[in-house]
Amino acid sequence: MSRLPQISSSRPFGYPADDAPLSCGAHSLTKLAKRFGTPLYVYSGDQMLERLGLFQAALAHREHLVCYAVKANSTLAILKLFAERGAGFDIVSGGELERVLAAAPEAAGRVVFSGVGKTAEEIDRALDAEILAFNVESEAELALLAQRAAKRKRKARFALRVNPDVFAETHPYISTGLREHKFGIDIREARRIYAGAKGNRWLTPHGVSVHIGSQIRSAEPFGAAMMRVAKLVKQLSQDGIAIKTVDAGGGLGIDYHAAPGFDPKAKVAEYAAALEGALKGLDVQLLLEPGRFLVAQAGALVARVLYVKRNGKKTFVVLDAAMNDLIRPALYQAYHEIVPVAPRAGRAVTVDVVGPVCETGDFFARDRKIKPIEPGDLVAVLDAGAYGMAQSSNYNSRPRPAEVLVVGREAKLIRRRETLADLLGPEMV
Ligand SMILES: Cc1ncc(COP(=O)(O)O)c(C=O)c1O
Ligand SMILES: N[C@@H](CCCC[NH3+])C(=O)O
Repeated sequence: MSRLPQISSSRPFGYPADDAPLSCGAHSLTKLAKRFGTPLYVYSGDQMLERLGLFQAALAHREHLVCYAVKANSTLAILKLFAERGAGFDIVSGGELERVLAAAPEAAGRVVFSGVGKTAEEIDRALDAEILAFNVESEAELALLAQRAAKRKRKARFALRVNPDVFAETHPYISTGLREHKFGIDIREARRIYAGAKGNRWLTPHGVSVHIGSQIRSAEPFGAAMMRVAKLVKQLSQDGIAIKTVDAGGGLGIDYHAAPGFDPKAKVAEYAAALEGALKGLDVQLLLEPGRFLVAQAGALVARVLYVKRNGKKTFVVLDAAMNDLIRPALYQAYHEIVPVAPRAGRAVTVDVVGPVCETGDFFARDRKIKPIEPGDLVAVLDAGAYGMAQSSNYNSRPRPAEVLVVGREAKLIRRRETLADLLGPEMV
């Protein structure tokens, strides 16, 4: 690696030599784009496993289970990759359960089921699959769970997802741990609800769970929430309810700006220490539900430049990818670094990088300084592995991109590009 060795130490994309194109492991993105077309999601499976390993190593001395949050990126091959390394899964729908069962049926017993709107059908399917636990988010849901469990004659292990009323600095759309949010059960009500469930032969109080939000950069609010959970676990023990697991949820954030000091290993260590500090003296298994931290930086969205046009004082770089492929900039004004796959010499230019969708909000970057760029060039939108493909849509009747997974020397197509036939398939005239 010489000129632009690695774009940052925490990203698996780099330029292996002068004049060599951006690569993921041994694979040049120019070649992958030629082989599979654009827009194209490219992921480093190696980095995903490395990230999972960071959590597993930081907690090696205590009983734990890392339950990957499927919603971050639910492509089957990625689920299989994690399952093979012993991960469990955090799911929020019957669809996500089906994905886990299709990719790694042996992992069913390592699944926790979160979500404020579980239906009777979804609960039945999860009971039949004998998942590890239901993270229950309301009293009404607990009543439904008891009813379905009795009907199917299967005991249901449950954790109340408590709302700890802890503020976490993040985008307001992805903060979840305040009383004003729809998530979880007020922690002050939890003791009463566990006591009420105690006598029900179909309900087994198994754990306590919490999730305070996403893209949280500081370990402090995770520790504060876990302190409140630990206090509850002790109170429940006094009430004769022995809690076996505490689930810290997900939410650990990454650095989308990739400042040189960002050290994923140190971040995970700091996070684990904050949780451990709160759990001192408690004999419980610790569950984690990381999503973004495992997959975001492992992924890039590779797109081709269709046009470069000027309107007034502005220059627009129009890509063949759009907000339907990666909605984060449009939805959260999220920052994603954008780099040319084969950089050209010359002075940087200030441009808006946009897609072909008919929305002014269809942009990847605004007033961004980037290397000179011309129609036909390839660019990579970085840190797109989490909530990219998972939040994609067919808006403007655009087929979704293909996905490629790089593991070791192999680059494998894990989802083919959608076709126009896929788009029209479910409809009738
Ligand atoms: C219950 C639950 N667990 C885990 C996650 C994963 O969050 P993240 O991708 O920020 O780690 C989420 C999403 O915020 C969630 O709602
Ligand atoms: N979709 C959000 C994260 C949501 C977390 C889900 N509870 C993002 O792209 O940042």
